[in-house]
This record gives sequence, structure tokens and C-alpha cells, in this order.
Amino acid sequence: MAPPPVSYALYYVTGRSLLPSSADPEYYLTHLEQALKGGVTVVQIREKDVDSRVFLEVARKSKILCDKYSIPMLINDRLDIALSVSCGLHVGQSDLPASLARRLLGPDQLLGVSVNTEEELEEVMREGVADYVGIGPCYGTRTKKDLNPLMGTRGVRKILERLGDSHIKAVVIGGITPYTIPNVLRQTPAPLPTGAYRALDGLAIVSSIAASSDPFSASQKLRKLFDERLVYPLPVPQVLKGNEDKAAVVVQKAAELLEVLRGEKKPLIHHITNTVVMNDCANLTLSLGCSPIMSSSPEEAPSLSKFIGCLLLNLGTLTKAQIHAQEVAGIAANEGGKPVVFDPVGIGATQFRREMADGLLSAVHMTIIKGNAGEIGSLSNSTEVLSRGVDSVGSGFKDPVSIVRNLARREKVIVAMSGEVDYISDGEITFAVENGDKWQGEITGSGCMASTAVAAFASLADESGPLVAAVAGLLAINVSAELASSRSHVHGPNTFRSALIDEAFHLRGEDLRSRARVRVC
Ligand SMILES: Nc1ncnc2c1ncn2[C@@H]1O[C@H](COP(=O)(O)OP(=O)(O)O)[C@@H](O)[C@H]1O
Ligand SMILES: Cc1ncsc1CCOP(=O)(O)O
Repeated sequence: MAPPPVSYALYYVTGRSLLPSSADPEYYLTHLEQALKGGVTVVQIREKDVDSRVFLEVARKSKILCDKYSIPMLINDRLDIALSVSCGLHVGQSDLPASLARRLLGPDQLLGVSVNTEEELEEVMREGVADYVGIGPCYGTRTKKDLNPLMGTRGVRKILERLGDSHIKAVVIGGITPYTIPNVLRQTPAPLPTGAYRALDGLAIVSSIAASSDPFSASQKLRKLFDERLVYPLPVPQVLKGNEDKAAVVVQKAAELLEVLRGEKKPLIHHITNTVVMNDCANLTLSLGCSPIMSSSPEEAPSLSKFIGCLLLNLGTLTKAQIHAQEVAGIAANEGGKPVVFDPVGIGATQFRREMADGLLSAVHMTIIKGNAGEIGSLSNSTEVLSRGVDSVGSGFKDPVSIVRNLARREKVIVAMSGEVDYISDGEITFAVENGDKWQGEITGSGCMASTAVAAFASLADESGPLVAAVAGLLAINVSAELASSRSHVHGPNTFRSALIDEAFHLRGEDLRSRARVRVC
């Protein structure tokens, strides 16, 4: 009978030197047994700088335990030990070549290979002898010397994309802890041309189990995080599930959300934004029925995150200190389940902005990314639409719907791309909002204010989901702009700018219903 398929969900790499107490030699085995009981599904025995005798002894005893729980075991690097105890082998790039290891190991034992680059993965796929790859290091870790370059979640995603629908399984390693796992699981699944996603098969954990004094609970918690992960593509949001016209549903919902904002709730919108638009955005926040707090202090971000309705991160006048604050605030918002809106202002303009945005996107899971065509193009690695400073130049994308849909699928966020027509997508459904006024292109900060409006509605995302919130925010600012430009006293950018905030203040659900030009693409 064929052996049951291996679950890679919780792949524990042992490290005896990390154990919280190593005085009692039996402690290692008790610790391992607790981890197995807690939900570990594969064990790799990793012993560095020990005598072969000691390694062999540890491997033998570990194998007896793993067999007791029917959990597959592998040895790191040492084929001789793996052969001696009849178990699998994991090799790194500087260890025995996988093809030789497979020949000596035989066809039935598990064989895994570490990969850090696409070239290394190509080699594994060409050889076709490995059961799985260990992708990493994803983040920094103190448990391994001579680390390869950190890949971040986006580097891991590139490997998964290349792996495609191959039968080779994949686990991620390097800094995988309960704190980093939610982002890793959200950001790494790679969209494939078929519409399916290639996701990780498991998490490879060292210190979060080895250094724990309660390995049973630690493993249980890690396993739960993996088992309860979101599987992509996500189902259609509840409000858009029915057979009704989705554009009509989203407009009706936007009108209802605006009425909620007019109520007592007054959600707090935490902005870490640029100094050019700060005042306009704070006033717009108030006009839409929310409370603004403009704070760039990392020190207070975690406490603020408990009270906010939404966090808005804007790169307009970024500095390293501000990016640090955005990272701290973003992580706190993620942990507290608060929505995060990201406006990558001017990201196409300089390498510095791209690098800062890349780091931020690896550390923080954004709920909505809102940018102009140049900014969304830059994040999509497209050169079809370019930026001049913070502005987008040219006439837009030939196929804007594919641009927003593909970026949304890749990043697992809502993407909202502003312009004469705004396009908003969750990767499955895409809306176009045709409202707005040409005066918006004549003032600085109209994109930032659009993001503020999106953040205001995103604070109610629990009610109808972030896709509807993003459409509602853009619809609200654009209808306000149309009403502002039709005012008799508006005759230039400055009168338009103040009229825009006035109109946002007076805007009602009925204005959205009667003026909306929203369609499904
Ligand atoms: N010519 C236009 N017609 C209608 N709406 C516009 C026009 N230009 C910009 N907008 C609106 O202005 C807001 C900001 O968009 P955009 O100008 O793309 O941002 P940015 O200021 O970041 O470049 C969006 O809500 C968009 O819909
Ligand atoms: C001019 C300028 N410089 C840095 S931020 C900023 C405002 C950007 O405004 P928007 O992108 O919303 O037009």
C-alpha cells in the first residue's frame, strides 16, 4: 500500500541549542514529543557542530518518537545519518547535489532542497528528484549563520509563481513566527495564468517551537494559523453575491454607508501622510463625518491602533523616519484587524520610493492600495504609464481593467486606480467610477484626498467589505467634486478646493444615488 501523502503544514526544524533548558538530555525528547502532540507534521533534525556519534544518537531517538506519532522525519545535510536511521534527507545548496542524494537514498525516502533564487529552483525542477523545496530565508533570523539574501514575501511569491502547478511541494523558512505568519500566508500565494493560485504547502519553523518552554501550545497555535489561512481566490463578498445588478448594489451600499458616517459613530482615521495635503485631508475627514488624527510618531501608533477605524499610509513626503512609523503603525493595525489604506504617492519617481514601498508592502498587509495610473503602473512593473514626480503622465493604460485586476490578485488587496475614470478591483470583480471633474486634476492633493475618502468608508469595511468601501470613497469624492465645480463662485483651483470640502460636508446618500456613473467592467 502506498504511504499516506505527507502534510507539510507544520514543518519543525529542530535546534537543540535553542531549547529553553538543556541541562537534562532527556529534555530534548520530551520537548520534541510535546511538539509532535501539538500538531507538527514533519520533523527535520538539524545538528550543527556536533560529533557524528552524538548526531546519530539524537537521530535514532528522534526517529523512534516520530514513528510513534507516524510523523515523517528527515535529517539535515548528513546522508550517512539519514541512511543509518532510514529516514529522509534535506540538502542545502552547498551540500550533496540532490540527484546524487536521491540515487543513494533510494526512491522511497523524502528528499528536500533549500532554494533562495529562481535559478536554484529551475535546477531543482530540471532534476526532478526532490519532493519539496524549502524557500528562504523569508525574514531575518538569529538561528542560522551565513544567511542568503532575505527574500521577503514577494521573493517567496516569485518562487511559487515559477513552481506553478508542479507536484513539488513548498515550505517557507526564515523568521516564520506567529507575528509574521498572517502576512506570509496572505502575500505569498502566486496567481497563475489559469486563475488558480500556487500557495505554500507549509511553514518551516525553528525558534518559535524550539525556544518555547511550552512546545505543545506553540505548535498548536502555529498549526491553527496555517490551517485557518485564507484560500485564494476568495469568495465573492456577501453583498455582491446575488443576481442583482452589481453596480446598482454598490451604489446603494455606498449611499447607506455615507448615512452611517453621518451618524454618531465618527470613526477615527489615522493619517501618516505628506505635509503638502495634511490640512486638506484632515478637513475632508471631518466633512465626511469622521475624526482625523495626523500623527507620525511610532511611539503612539500601537496605542492609537486600538481606537482607530482605519489607518492611511501616504508616501508623499516620505523620510526614513516616517516609513518606520508607517511600518510600526501598519503592523499594529494588522494585528488589531484594522483596515489599512496605502497611497504610494510618486512611487514611480525614484528608486528610494520604490525600495521604501517594497519594504512596507512586505511588512504590512494593506487592505486597499489607491494610486494614480503612474503609481499603479509602477507597482505593477509596467512602463506603459509613467510618472512625473507625484503626477501621472500620458493618456492611461490600453487595458486598465487587467492592470488593476492583476495587481489585486498578486497583492491580495483591493486596488483602486484614479484618473478621469477610476477602476477598482478585488482581483475578481472590477468596477469603473466615471464621476469626477477636471478641476480635480488642477489642484495638488486631489489623489490624497481621494485616499482619505476611501479610508473614511474603509472604516466601515466590516459592514460591506473593502471593495464596496473603496468604490464608495471614490464615488463620494468625485460626486462632491462635480457639485463643487457647478457652484457659481468656483472660478479657479483655490475656490474649487474649498468648495470640494464644503460639498463633501453636505453630501448625502441621495446625491450618490442620483449622480452615480458606476459600471461593472
Ligand atoms: N479629468 C478628470 N475627470 C474626472 N475626475 C478626475 C479627473 N482627474 C482626476 N479625477 C479624480 O481626481 C481624483 C484624483 O485622481 P488623480 O488625479 O488620478 O490622482 P493624483 O492627484 O494622485 O494624480 C480621483 O478621485 C479621480 O477620479
Ligand atoms: C506635490 C506633492 N509633493 C509631495 S506630496 C504632494 C501632493 C501629492 O498630491 P496628489 O498625488 O494627491 O495630487
